[in-house]
Amino acid sequence: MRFINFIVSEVHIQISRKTCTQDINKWGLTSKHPVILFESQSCTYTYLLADKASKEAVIIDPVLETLERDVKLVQELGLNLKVAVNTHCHADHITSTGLMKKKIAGLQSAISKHSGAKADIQLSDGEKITFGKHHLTVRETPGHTNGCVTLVLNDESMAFTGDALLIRGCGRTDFQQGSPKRLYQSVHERIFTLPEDCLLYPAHDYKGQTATTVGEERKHNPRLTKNLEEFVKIMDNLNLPNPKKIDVAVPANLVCGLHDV
Ligand SMILES: N[C@@H](CCC(=O)N[C@@H](CSS)C(=O)NCC(=O)O)C(=O)O
Repeated sequence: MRFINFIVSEVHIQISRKTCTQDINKWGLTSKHPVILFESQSCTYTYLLADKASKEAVIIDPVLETLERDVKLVQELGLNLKVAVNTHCHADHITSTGLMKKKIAGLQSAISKHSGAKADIQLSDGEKITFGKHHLTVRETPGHTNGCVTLVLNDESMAFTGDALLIRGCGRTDFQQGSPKRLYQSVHERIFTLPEDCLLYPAHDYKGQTATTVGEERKHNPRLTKNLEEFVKIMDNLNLPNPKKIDVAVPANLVCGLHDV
């Protein structure tokens, strides 16, 4: 088992991809960091954030395959899950937000108004998603898709970057209105301008890493430390195969995952 240890708000946390729910859940409502959930087929991270006093909560990028696990966890923790947000219209997996709404009364789905997808809340730049005394502020960070957003916690101690910025990487730009130039601008102007020690939580990781910081990525990201011209060349030559589920995932996610499941 591989563990990554780091300190957040004076609490020593151990996170591993295999045991993160068990290890982290006991901290979920008592210290300042998200509950980190992992879906292993698509290597997607789902994040659950809750306000200790009111128990109001927000879930970010939940996946269809892990719907039951996530709903059970919300119920076990006694949370009032208010909003299920997608950081963008995913191409590699189907979101569970549509079906989650059927299982959790009062839950609203949210996605960027530029995504072309249906949801209860069409997010705009600067909009706030409130849970108890906390909120996430929407920062539009297009480039991987037109409708990509980064969600920043009110005190800027953490941000959820979706596929705009991955750990030592970034989202591909070869489909779904992808643009390396826009992505470069988004990351440099809207993510790298956050505080150095702001924790960054991506939507995916393919190497077993869990979180990074603005300072680390500004220094060590092999793509985004390059100049714009070099970055565009790298992105135009990634030659990645299309995600296996792209043909079902994109149409499904345009209706919040409510396709013929
Ligand atoms: N093999 C996976 C898809 C992997 C992939 O393309 N990941 C995307 C994010 S999901 S659209 C990406 O942007 N990757 C960037 C990179 O540098 O790897 C599958 O078949 O689903």
